Amino acid sequence: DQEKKKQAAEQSEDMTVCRLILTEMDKHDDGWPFLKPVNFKQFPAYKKYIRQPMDFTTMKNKLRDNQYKTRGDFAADVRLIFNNCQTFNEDDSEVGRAGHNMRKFFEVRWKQLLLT
Ligand SMILES: Cc1ncccc1N[C@@H]1CCC[C@@H]1S(C)(=O)=O
Repeated sequence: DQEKKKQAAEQSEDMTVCRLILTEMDKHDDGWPFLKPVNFKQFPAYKKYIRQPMDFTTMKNKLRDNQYKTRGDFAADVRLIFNNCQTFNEDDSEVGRAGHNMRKFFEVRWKQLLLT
């Protein structure tokens, strides 16, 4: 019915915003540590300490497969990436700093896009 159609339209608009911000993070100068899943061969301790790995490519696939039902689900995975980064990397390290920069970029952009 009418209400369902409206909700479906809003839902797909939400996912457009998610796709947009993910593309921007993918292209961001500081996004390089997060483009692909962490390499367990290179970082063997990672899968022991990080229960729920996440990265931009995995998120792109989840968006494509319609696995995010709300904007909130999407934002939770983004924050998971940067929380994992803080757990595993020193603040004063290349990857640690990139994580802080990317988190800031995301939170500012996320607010802007929610307001439009
Ligand atoms: C995000 C992260 N968090 C903890 C350890 C390592 C990494 N990223 C590495 C550094 C650059 C790319 C590799 S990667 C993603 O190829 O493993």
